[in-house]
Amino acid sequence: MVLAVSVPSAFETQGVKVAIGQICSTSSMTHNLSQCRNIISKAVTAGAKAVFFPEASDYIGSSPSESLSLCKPAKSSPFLLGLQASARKHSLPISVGVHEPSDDPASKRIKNTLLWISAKGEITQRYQKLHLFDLEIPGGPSLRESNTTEPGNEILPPFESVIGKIGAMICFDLRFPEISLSLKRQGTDVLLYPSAFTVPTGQAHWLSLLRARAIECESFVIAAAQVGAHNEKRTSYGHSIVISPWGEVLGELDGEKKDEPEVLLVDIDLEKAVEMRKRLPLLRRTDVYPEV
Ligand SMILES: O=C(O)CNC(=O)[C@H](CS)NC(=O)CCC(=O)C(=O)O
Repeated sequence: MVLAVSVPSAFETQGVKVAIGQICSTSSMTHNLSQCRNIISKAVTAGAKAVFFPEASDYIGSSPSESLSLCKPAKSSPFLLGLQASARKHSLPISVGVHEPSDDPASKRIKNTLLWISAKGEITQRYQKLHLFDLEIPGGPSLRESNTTEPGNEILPPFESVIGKIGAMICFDLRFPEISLSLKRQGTDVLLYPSAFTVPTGQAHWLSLLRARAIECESFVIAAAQVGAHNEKRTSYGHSIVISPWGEVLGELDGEKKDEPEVLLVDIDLEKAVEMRKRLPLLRRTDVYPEV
């Protein structure tokens, strides 16, 4: 698809290089870890200072029961332990979406989380997906995330990184601007939307929603996405993308699953966001409507 952006480019390619990994997770954690390692080595070779992986990078099960049975606590997840070792080895922070068990041992549901692994290999931030995705398309995908997943109950305050303050969200959260606006009010520079979008909703809404969030929050958007057929029943839209605070697409991948997992390299120049917020101040009328 050709994207027409009829604005002068306010954003030069300077700043900190980051890598966005596009993978196709299956129910094999070993296979998924090796896809991530492949991307990490490409990122390291290119000189990237952080790597971003999609939602549910650890696995995508072929049924709700498989999804529940594959779930492991971070401490004993071979997938996460492997990624932490890579982060440590390369001194490279990693953002990754995974599944984690509920805090309630009696619960039949799991958590959908985004973890920030520091350059020392430690999990230093954790966001639990607030909005759960239930979808019914006649003749198309039918998904009930709320059956297997328990929703989080809080917005994670933005945290410092090599590319500025990061605001974490996951996939379907993209449809709720309240959460990104709250993160913006708290000083976020970069909005993360690690995702596994369906093909029909991706075709209809992905790019428009992501550009809207970048523009209205005057923030960078980094959306690492799952791509291709995970199993017989489930296919993801792909189109991993990075968008500037001006709404420009700084880089994007397509929706085709390749033989090798793909990496998108983009320079994030935080100064440009700071400059834009000065030139185009978005002062809210919280005397008229509530602050979020
Ligand atoms: O199932 C897992 O293991 C991981 N979770 C997901 O893939 C989730 C729930 S099914 N997918 C989405 O939220 C897609 C949202 C979407 O496509 C939209 O908002 O249009």
